[in-house]
Amino acid sequence: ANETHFFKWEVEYMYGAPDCLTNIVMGINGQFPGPTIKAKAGDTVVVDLTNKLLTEGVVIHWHGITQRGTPWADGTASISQCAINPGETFNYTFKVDKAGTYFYHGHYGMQRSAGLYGLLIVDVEEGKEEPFKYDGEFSLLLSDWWHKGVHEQEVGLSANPMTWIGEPQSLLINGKGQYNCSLAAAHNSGSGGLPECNFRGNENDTCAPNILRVKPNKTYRLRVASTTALVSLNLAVRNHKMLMVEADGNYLQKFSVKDFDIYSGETYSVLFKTDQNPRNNYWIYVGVRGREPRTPQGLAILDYQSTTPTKQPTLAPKPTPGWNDYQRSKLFSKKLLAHSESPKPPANHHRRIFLLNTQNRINGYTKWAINNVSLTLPPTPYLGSIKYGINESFDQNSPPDTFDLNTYDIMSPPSNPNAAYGNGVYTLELNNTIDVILQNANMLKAGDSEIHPWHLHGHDFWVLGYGEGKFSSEKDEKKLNLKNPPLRNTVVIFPYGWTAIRFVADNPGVWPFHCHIEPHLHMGMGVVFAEGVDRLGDIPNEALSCGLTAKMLMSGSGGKMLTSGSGPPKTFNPIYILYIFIFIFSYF
Ligand SMILES: O=C1O[C@H]([C@@H](O)CO)C(O)=C1O
Repeated sequence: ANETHFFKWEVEYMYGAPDCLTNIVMGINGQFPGPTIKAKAGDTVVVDLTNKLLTEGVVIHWHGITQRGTPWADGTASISQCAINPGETFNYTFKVDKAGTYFYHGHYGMQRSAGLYGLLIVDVEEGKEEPFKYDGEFSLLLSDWWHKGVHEQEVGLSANPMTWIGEPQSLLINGKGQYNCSLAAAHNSGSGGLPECNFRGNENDTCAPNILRVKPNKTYRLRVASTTALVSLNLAVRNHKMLMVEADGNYLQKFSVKDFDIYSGETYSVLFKTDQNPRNNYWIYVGVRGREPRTPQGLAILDYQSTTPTKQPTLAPKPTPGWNDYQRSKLFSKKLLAHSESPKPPANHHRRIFLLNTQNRINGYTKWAINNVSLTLPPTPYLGSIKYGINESFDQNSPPDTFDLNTYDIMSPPSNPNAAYGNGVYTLELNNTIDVILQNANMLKAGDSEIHPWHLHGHDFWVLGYGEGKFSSEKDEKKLNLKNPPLRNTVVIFPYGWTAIRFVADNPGVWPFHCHIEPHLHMGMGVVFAEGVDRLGDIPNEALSCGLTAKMLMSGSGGKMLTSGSGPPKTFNPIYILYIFIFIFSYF
């Protein structure tokens, strides 16, 4: 039977020491990371989210949940809803329709970087089976952590000249890292512990590595989700091979690895056997890839429980594979294929959109742009503007479906670096099959192109292929995989390369598609897809009561009021009685 899970959450800034250095983190009900939600496929999740921040709005996005029929619960500020004001409560009610490993996170400003995130685990329905078996499971939520607060980060990114956020100070596993402490430093050449570091190797310390307590000769499922703000990661368990079985809530054709890459916005499940010497414990470790690392590895401990308290592993973590060994990264990504029972993509597309990713400037400000348009979000949520036809609330010119494929030189800095701001929306025909070719290019600096993990809301997509250089319809079309492409909600584009995806626009709503590197989104790296919004029934007024929709709703001329006490202004005014009297008495 399907269940409904109710939660009452309060979001606040609080003191925390994720890497043993006291700092400010975003917490939910006093916890960082936020509580893990567990449900079964088909269940309903209800979260009453109260904003306890003193001076800013908040929203939460349920990453990987398609929000069919509830697009206003997608939790994207200015897109699916108004940011929740301090002191107010917003009700997120949505169905989790597919088993898998998911997470949730802030989607307003850079609140994900500030620590607003947690896990969302969806089990299979009772009586159903997954295409693999295991004896127990653990979940690891991966993130990166800066000592500089997010407000300072945001101001720096938005300034002219831009101050880049730099590399993270720590990598966190389930919210715990060890900043420059002897433990991590011992395995990463560099300085010894700093005086600020309070980690003394005690497993009860707030930042002590997470301990996964296992029994020998069993099979465990490890669920891993990356909510990093910036870095790409590689995860390994010393001496243990892993079997890749799930990606972003979809089953994979299984394959064995010694380590695997995980980009921001992705989730994986792997199986491993506890078949090593049970008298030892083993490090689980993550390190930075795709950017020149300046951050020590993040650690957790696989504990075979031969001693109490937990013994430190004897074998050091291995070095993370070379950060710029993209050949290695591509080999791994190309091994990810769909399980044989996974849905197949339609054979043809109705529309193909090319999205060129460039770093640009607008009036001297550093931005990211897609087909030369740098995304800025309007104050009125798109969902309401489109549903009620309030055209003046955003630019009605759709951004271009392509860039100059023939002449644009992706290997060099943009010849004209100037981009334009835009908040245009791609309107997709309901039920059309859409292809997107994400095209990477050189940044502003010559000889440099970076990784971007792109995440789509409201849908899974098939990853049809990756390639080098500029996508060519003649050469690359026939290389696309229509046989067993993996279904995902996040996919990477490699430096100077392209990635092709396909999805069916069958979910009425307004859905962002963006780079999951949070500072990049902040700098405009995203687009918005709108489909079938006219098909939506009543959208809860709470979602749209800001900007021009608020004005409209408050005047009582649209939408159904769902909250008692906040109905349209009353048209009966006691002053009318006086007018009637004046009218009557005027006869005398
Ligand atoms: O957007 C970015 O800016 C910096 C760099 O290009 C300028 O410092 C970087 O690495 C990014 O990803």
